[in-house]
Amino acid sequence: MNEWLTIAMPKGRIFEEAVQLLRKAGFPIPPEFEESRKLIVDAPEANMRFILAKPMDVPTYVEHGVADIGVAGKDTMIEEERDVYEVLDLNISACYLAVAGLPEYEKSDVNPKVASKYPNLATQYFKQQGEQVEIIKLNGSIELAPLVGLADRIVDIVSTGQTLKENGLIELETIVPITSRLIVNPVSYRLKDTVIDDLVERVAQVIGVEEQV
Ligand SMILES: Nc1ncnc2c1ncn2[C@@H]1O[C@H](COP(=O)(O)OP(=O)(O)OP(=O)(O)O)[C@@H](O)[C@H]1O
Ligand SMILES: O=P(O)(O)OC[C@H]1O[C@H](OP(=O)(O)OP(=O)(O)O)[C@H](O)[C@@H]1O
Repeated sequence: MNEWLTIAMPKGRIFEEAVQLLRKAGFPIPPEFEESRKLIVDAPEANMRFILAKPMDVPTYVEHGVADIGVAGKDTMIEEERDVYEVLDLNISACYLAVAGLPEYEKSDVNPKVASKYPNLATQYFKQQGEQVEIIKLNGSIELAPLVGLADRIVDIVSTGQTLKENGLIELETIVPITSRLIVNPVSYRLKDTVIDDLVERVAQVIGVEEQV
């Protein structure tokens, strides 16, 4: 089995945790691998090429087939709705999405504004809640928006809760728990089914074993 797989993932915590999982699954990925600043890194002995993208772009690379598989946060999958198979919950890079605001926040009927890096997800969520809001798309530092009066509330990732705390914000509603998923391009799955099935099985076994410990 010597077919190469191209794997897209973000370069931060997901890369670190996913590479650990792959190593545990027996794929020989060199020890110094995580230190590189390159955007394309090869692990020839594992027949793997990694392409390192922005988190929100990972499902796009996989949908277009320039990566056979990817590791993407469920947050990006909900936001992007890309045409890819989600084959495994890797249970890494756990966090959750929440609505947050200032402690003195009170729901008002007049055109409430919500800032988020996840405009589609936020729109879906408030629609389900039967609340009409104006979504303001930002690209980062979302917690700033209510502090300066750009928005009344935010929809953002919470992990330790430190960012909310340090900026004097409180969580108002929990939306959904988030973990990273292994995603697959449908055409790659047909053409490289043996090698992809092998990878999925080996990683699933590692996760299974870890869960029992
Ligand atoms: N505290 C957190 N902040 C952001 N993302 C988190 C956090 N905890 C877990 N995640 C998950 O990790 C994903 C981001 O992946 P990662 O941190 O590897 O990307 P990155 O390339 O470092 O991101 P950035 O563009 O923010 O530098 C998110 O989509 C989410 O699913
Ligand atoms: O609950 P915590 O552990 O504090 O983590 C949550 C924070 O981390 C993320 O931001 P990130 O560091 O990715 O920067 P960004 O604001 O530029 O997106 C997220 O958007 C929150 O701001």
